[in-house]
Amino acid sequence: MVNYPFLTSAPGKVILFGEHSAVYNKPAIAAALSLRTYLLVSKNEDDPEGYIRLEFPDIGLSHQWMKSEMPWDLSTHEQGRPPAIEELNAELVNGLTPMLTTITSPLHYAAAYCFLYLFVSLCHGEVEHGLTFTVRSTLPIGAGLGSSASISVCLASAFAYIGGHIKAAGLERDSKIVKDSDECLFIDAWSYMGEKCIHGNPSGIDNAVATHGGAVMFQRMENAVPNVRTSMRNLPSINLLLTNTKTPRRTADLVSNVARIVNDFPKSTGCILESMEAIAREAYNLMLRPFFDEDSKARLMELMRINHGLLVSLGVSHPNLERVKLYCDELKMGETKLTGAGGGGCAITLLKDDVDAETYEKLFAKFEQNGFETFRTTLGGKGVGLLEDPAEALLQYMTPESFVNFNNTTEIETSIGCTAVESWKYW
Ligand SMILES: Nc1ncnc2c1ncn2[C@@H]1O[C@H](COP(=O)(O)OP(=O)(O)O)[C@@H](O)[C@H]1O
Ligand SMILES: C[C@@](O)(CCOP(=O)(O)O)CC(=O)O
Ligand SMILES: [Mg+2]
Repeated sequence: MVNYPFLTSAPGKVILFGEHSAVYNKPAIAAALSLRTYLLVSKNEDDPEGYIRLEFPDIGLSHQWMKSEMPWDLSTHEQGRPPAIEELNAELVNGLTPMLTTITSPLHYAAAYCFLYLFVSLCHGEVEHGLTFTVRSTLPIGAGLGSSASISVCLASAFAYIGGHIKAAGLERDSKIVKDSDECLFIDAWSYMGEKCIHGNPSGIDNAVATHGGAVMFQRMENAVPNVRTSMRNLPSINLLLTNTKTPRRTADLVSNVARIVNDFPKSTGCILESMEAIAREAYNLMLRPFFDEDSKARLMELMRINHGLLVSLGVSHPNLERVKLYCDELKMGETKLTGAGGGGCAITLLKDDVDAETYEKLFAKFEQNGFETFRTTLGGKGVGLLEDPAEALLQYMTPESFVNFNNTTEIETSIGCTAVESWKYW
């Protein structure tokens, strides 16, 4: 029995090594961010027609469909838990197309498509009344920090809960999880389908991190072989600067462009992807050394530089990402690489320990002139969570009327954190 309203939440991620090569079944390393997406599910009062409403103010999307419009008969499962299959269900994809014809912006289309695909697949017959789904994120959208995976995980977990496929989360914030729960595995598998709706061909690393949290080395497998997800506990304390160039781009475009290059130049790009694999494996070994010393850190920095160079060669950098790198290089801050799909979005800089305050000021002044924004965030936090009985203040905060487009994420994070952090539960 689901008690409305409730919230789900999932983190963004930062890929340290191995973006793009992850799509070609190479290992990659990523960690959950403290920046997160929140989904509020509430019943529509006075709604005899049974409308399903979306309020996605981060991307300026407000839309509704009648529940009776949903092509329920096209969702594959008859009874029990619907299995997530390798490919999207083509009949369902076709059946959803007429519901999306009025949505023209690609940003809106991807979000609405992901919503509908997961909703129809997971909530079959379980919704007796109108519902509103409000999403707000403290992550920048389309910036390489996995906002698409975090919204997919929020939606998949909420729908799995409404559809009765998983039970309510029960673990408190600090309890130690020794084994992946069935619920998390189910959410991970279905959020991957959501990522497919948004990206086309995701590796699965982003939704895995958004579901399970923490830090991982991830390797996609094919032909029904389970993906390898090795959790990396006790990450060394590395000082990372996260910089958003605010240059918009879509992961789907970058991933398909890399696919074209890999297809046109199989030999040359094969070597690049293999180098990326070697980098991720060496980085993994370095980060898990019992004593992460100066030498380990120096090597990790060099690996960052090499990894960035290889990504440049695949055509996924951008002049603004190169500017971030140039400013950091000029001031000898450390080593910089793009993170996520690139083409704009964010870069990470692994900072040296001895940089003084004056140098930081110079760097931030340069960034400000270019309109770049830096983030302070922590790595390796919790995965998907559920909040039942949310406090009134939080409900107010989630209403579209109270929406402020965030430039400074601290405000939203604190508001959500201070009202609700005590009662979040995890699967
Ligand atoms: N908070 C959000 N509200 C609505 N849609 C979102 C939100 N976050 C992500 N999305 C969807 O995900 C897309 C961005 O995904 P993507 O291009 O993979 O970038 P990234 O995952 O790096 O942020 C958006 O165009 C939108 O469709
Ligand atoms: C480029 C890629 O490796 C990461 C994409 O991440 P993001 O959507 O840019 O946050 C694609 C993937 O692994 O699915
Ligand atoms: Mg994405």
